[in-house]
Amino acid sequence: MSGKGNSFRKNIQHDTEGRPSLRKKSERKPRSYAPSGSALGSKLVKIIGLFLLILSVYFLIAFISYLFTWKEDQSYVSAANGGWHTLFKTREEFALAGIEPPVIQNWMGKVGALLAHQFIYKWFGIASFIFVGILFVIGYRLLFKVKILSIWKTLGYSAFTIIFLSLTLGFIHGFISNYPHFLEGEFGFWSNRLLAAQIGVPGVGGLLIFTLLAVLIVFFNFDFKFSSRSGQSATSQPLGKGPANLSRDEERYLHESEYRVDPVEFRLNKNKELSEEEAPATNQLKTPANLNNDAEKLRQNLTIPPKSKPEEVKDGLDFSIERSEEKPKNELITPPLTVSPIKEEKPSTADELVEKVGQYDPKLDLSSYQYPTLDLLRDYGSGKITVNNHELEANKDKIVDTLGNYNIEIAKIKATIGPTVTLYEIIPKPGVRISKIKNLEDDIALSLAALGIRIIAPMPGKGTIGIEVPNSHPEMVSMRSVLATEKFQHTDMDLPIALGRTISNEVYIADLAKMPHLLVAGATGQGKSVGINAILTSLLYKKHPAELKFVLVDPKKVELSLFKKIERHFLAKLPGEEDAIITDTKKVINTLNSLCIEMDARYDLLKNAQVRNLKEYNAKFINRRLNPEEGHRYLPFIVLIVDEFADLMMTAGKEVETPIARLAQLARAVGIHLVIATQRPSVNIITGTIKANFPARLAFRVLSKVDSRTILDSGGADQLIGRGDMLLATGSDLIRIQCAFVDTPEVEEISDFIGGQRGYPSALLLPEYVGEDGEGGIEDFDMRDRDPMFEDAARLVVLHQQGSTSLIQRKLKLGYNRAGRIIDQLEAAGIVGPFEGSKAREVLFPDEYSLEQFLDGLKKDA
Ligand SMILES: Nc1ncnc2c1ncn2[C@@H]1O[C@H](COP(=O)(O)OP(=O)(O)OP(=O)(O)O)[C@@H](O)[C@H]1O
Repeated sequence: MSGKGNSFRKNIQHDTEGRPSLRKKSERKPRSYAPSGSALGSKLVKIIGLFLLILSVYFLIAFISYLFTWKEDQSYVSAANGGWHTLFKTREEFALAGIEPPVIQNWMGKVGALLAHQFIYKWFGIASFIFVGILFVIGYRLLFKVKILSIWKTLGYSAFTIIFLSLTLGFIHGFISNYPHFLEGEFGFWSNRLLAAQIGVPGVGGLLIFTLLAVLIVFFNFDFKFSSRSGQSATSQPLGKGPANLSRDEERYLHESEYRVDPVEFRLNKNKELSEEEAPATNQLKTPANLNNDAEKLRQNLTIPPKSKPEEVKDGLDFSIERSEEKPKNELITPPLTVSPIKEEKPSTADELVEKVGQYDPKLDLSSYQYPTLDLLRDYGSGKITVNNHELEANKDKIVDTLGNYNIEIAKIKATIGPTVTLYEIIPKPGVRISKIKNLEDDIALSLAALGIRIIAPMPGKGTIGIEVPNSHPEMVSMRSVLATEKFQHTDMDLPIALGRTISNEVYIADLAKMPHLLVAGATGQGKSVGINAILTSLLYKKHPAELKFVLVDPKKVELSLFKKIERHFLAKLPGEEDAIITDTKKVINTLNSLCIEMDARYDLLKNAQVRNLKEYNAKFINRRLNPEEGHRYLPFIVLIVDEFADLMMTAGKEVETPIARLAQLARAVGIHLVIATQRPSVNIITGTIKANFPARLAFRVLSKVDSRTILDSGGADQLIGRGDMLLATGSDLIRIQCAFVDTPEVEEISDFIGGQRGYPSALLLPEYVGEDGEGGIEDFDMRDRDPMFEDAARLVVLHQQGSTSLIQRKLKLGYNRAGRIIDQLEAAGIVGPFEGSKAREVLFPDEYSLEQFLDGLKKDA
């Protein structure tokens, strides 16, 4: 079966809210220019097309020749000799008039010379060359039935350009010469004279400039703003402060909907001849330039009868548009209003405190912190989708043909174009078994000669079968284009991660806090590290250092090293560690266990505060309803990122698996989230325990179906095309996303930008953890390295008989981290007992006398 009988239908399937939109068939104006249905008509169209093509070539040569031969042909074509009438004059007549037989130099003879003279000299000057283009475009379209440009657009643009060019050249040339010239033609010359007499020469100049700018505004929405890079303010403003600070590009991204590509629907109708006028127009991609036009057209074409019920819609599209009908005012019955007196409650102590000193501001320590700006990121790709009509139609035909070869008939086919793949959704004719289509995956891939064909049969919740075909020119999705969207800027998610763009070119933003943990897997070189960088970048663009801390584990040692510069802002580490980025397996185990301790401590805090999660806890703390003297503190989110989990599992196995599983099971409510990446998605790495606790999984391309099953519990990841093409499984859903691309230099610039600002004195210190062999714990502590305030703190806790960090913090006016370090040293020295969750530690010295003796002993040792 050939695709000859199939025609496209202009039909934007969904409006911006995803509702199907209506265009009645009857409303479509017949656009066909051939006598429909007649073979003769079709032949005639072809002949006309051929003629126009040849004519365009004739014009071209005649016009070019005119530029060289106009002087020689002047006497022949001039009005004095009769102009066009010279065509019909005989030699005798010329002789009688005393004129020598005309000598024609134009390469296209008498007619060529006369035509060129008419168009170029008499009319529009060299702008007349545009006529050649018009003839060519129309001729080509009629002959080959291939649309180069829309005819009406071509005519419109050309008419304007011809007149404008002729006038402008005439205007300029008017300063040099007082006679018409072939540059502008007589039209350009005399029009200028006429206009100059009315509004003066400066007036004509102004009019021309105005016309040019007006046209730029109408067609290109030109907005006369200078690039944001030249302006200081735009670059130094933090993200998230509203669109006013954004450059033109960024504003463009803000209107994310402009980039969404609506599906293209193909209509399968074997009996109908392919309507050429209709076909290409329907297939137009929704690039930013034509989207507005289309939306406008749609609005004009969408006429909905005021009270139409769904069954009244004649073309059978089964949807209804809900309208909220306002009731006439006089039907409203206004019940009498009784206002109960407002009870005045006495403000609680917390309210009084808030009234007096305001809410607690966790960002106060770094109040001058500037969020990274968008200009640190680069723009890759054009931001436009470049699947052309031929590719779309050819793929459609191949799919239809292949299925046709197996006697599978299709009722409808629709294409949705994404940055890297196009989704063809087909509805088979009744009676076709879905498994039959699924089995043809390889055959369709073969016929399309493309890697990475994925068949989704059936599409969940859609009642169609999806065939994803990679685009021949995939579009790179830059991180900048994703972060600049309104969707990201105004998101109210707790931990928004901008992953990239979906198949319908929509920006996909997930909330890590809700996921609540993410498993990332994919073969080497398929974009995993870029993905992790994208996650980190999104969070860095949205969060203040007070709100978020990262624990970075990088056994490969090089992948996350760029983030070292933000240690004092965003990283957390074990006390006493030099590097915040953990590369050693032993230290990873300590860190994971330390995170477990932090988790337990946070749960205790939550329990004492009688709240259920971190958000409620922090809200209570901000409103000063929790007393810092009781150990309460503002709790930042902690995101643990492990770049190569396989390596850890190989070297430490259960020692790593157990704390990870514990964290994954419990840490969600206390704001600890895990992102774990691996390039070896085998079952001994992604074990059952791990899998069970990571409902959100991100798969880049893997090499086998088995690997795909290990990650996603289904195939699909083996059919991706790499370079950031990924599948995100969130429980039941499987979404194909093109990962946003952020390059290493960009990450470096972001780290420099943040690292260059004032930070905290050190990274956030996680609780101490004593390993089984004591390594890395407080027993390692050397008494000679004790804090200068150690003795004062010891006296304080013994005096109060209360081993609490907040006591030391308050009385000695120290920061939380330092007080925490001192209490650990006191524990190591045997002055206080071990950590007991939210309770204060036990003090092991009953009075100051025994303590002084002990301290003297310490001094002597040192
Ligand atoms: N989202 C993307 N868009 C375009 N190209 C990408 C994208 N992600 C990755 N690539 C390309 O793929 C290359 C490899 O990516 P990346 O380094 O992230 O792979 P990887 O899976 O981390 O590999 P490895 O496991 O060996 O570190 C990049 O250098 C880049 O050229």
